[in-house]
Amino acid sequence: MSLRYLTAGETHGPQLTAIIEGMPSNLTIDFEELNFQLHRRQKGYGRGRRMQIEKDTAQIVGGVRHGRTTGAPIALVVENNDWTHWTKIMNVEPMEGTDEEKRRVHRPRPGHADLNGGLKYNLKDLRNVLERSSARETAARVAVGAIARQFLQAFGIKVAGQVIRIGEIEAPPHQLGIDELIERTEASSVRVVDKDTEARMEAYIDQIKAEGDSIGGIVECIIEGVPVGLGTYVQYDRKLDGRIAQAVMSINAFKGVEIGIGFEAGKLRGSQVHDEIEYNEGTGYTRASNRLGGFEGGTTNGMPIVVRGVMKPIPTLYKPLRSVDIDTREAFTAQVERSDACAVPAASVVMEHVVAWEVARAFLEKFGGDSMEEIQANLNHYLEQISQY
Ligand SMILES: Cc1cc2nc3c(=O)[nH]c(=O)nc-3n(C[C@H](O)[C@H](O)[C@H](O)COP(=O)(O)O)c2cc1C
Ligand SMILES: C=C(O[C@@H]1CC(C(=O)O)=C[C@@H](OP(=O)(O)O)[C@H]1O)C(=O)O
Repeated sequence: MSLRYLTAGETHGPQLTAIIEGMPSNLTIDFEELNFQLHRRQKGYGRGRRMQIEKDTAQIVGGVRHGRTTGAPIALVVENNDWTHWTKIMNVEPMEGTDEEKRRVHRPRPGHADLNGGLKYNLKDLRNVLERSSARETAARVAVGAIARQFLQAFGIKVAGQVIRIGEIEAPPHQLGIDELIERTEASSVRVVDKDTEARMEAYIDQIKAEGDSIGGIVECIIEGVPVGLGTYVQYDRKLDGRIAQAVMSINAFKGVEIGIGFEAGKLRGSQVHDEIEYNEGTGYTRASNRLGGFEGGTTNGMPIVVRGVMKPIPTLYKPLRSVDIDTREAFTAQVERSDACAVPAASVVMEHVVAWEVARAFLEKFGGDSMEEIQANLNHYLEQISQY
C-alpha cells in the first residue's frame, strides 16, 4: 500500500481534518516545525482579513506517540478560529426572511467553483460549494506535506520555494544555493530573494487591490538531494513528473505546470535543451546542467527537481464581474465574499508541500519499509549498488 491521504472540512466549519496512511514508524515529528510550515502558508503580501483571524496549528490525534510515528494512520486536525463567527450561518438553514438567508450565495463568481458545483450537486445555496472549494483546505494539505517534508529531511532531502512572477513583475534570476534561497525568501513578504523586486511587487499588489481587482503569478519549487531512480518510465501512472504535475494542478487556482525549462523547450533545439552526462569519481554520474528539472523518463536523475506552477488571479473581485442570479436567471454582478487580492506567496508554500508529498510517496515506493530504520537500510543498499555501476 502506498502512502495516501484524505482531507475533510469546510472553510467556515469547526476544523479541517486529514488522515495519512502508510507513513513508516519511528519518524520523529517536530511539532514546532510542522506549525512553522502552517504559519508560512498564512503569510504573504496581498492576503485578506481571514489570515488575521486564523493562527493555524495542527493537532495530531492519532498515529504518533512520544513524538514518533507508530506506523498507524496519522490523524490531524487544524481548527478554524473563524468558526465562532460562522456557527449560526453554518448551522441554521437559510429560510426566506431570516438573517441566514442574507448569507445564502446565489450569484456565482466567475472563476470560482460556485456555478459548476451548484449544478453538479444540485445545491441552491452556493455556500455549500464555496465552503469546500475554498483554498482553506490547503492548510490541511500543508500539514500533511509538512510531515512528508520531515520524512524527506531525515534522508537529507531539502525543499525550497520562491515566487517567480506576480502579474507584470518578474523576479530576476539568481544563482543562490538552496540554503541561502530558503533564508532570503523566508525574509520576504512576497517570497522573492531581492528587496527591490519585493517593494515593486508590494506596490503592484496595492494598486491592483485598490482597483478592486486581483492578480496571479508563477511560483517555483526546488527539491534537492533526491536520489536517482524515483518514479519510473515503465507505466504511465508511475511517472513521477506526471504525478507531481497532477499534484501542482490540484492546488486551487493553478492553471499550468512545468518541469525544468518547461514550455521554453518548445522553442529550443535538442542541443540547447538536453543535459550532458558526466562521471566524477566520488559523486558518480551527474549532469552538466539541469534544464530538464531533474527528470528523464518519468524518473529522477539525481539533479534537483525544479517545478513551476502558474496561479490565475483570485476569482472573487471587489469590483465584481457579470454573472447570473440562480434564483431568477437574470443578469447580475457576482457575489462579493471576503477575499485575498493576491495569494501567490502563500500558494508557493502550498506547492512546496504537495510536491514534497509526491516525492515522499515515490521514495517510499522505491525504498519501501515499515520503519525508518528499514527504509534507511534499503536506501544504503541501493546507494552502494549505484556507486558500483
Ligand atoms: C492560498 C490560496 C488562497 C486563495 N484565496 C482565495 C480568495 O481569497 N478568494 C477567492 O475567490 N479565491 C481564492 N483562491 C482561489 C480559489 O480557491 C480557486 O480559484 C477556486 O477554488 C476554484 O478552483 P480553480 O481556480 O482551481 O478552478 C485561493 C487559492 C489559493 C491557493
Ligand atoms: C481561509 C483561507 O483562504 C481563503 C480562501 C478562499 C477561497 O475562496 O479559496 C477565500 C477566502 O476565504 P474567507 O472568505 O473565509 O476569507 C480566503 O481567506 C486560507 O488560506 O486559510
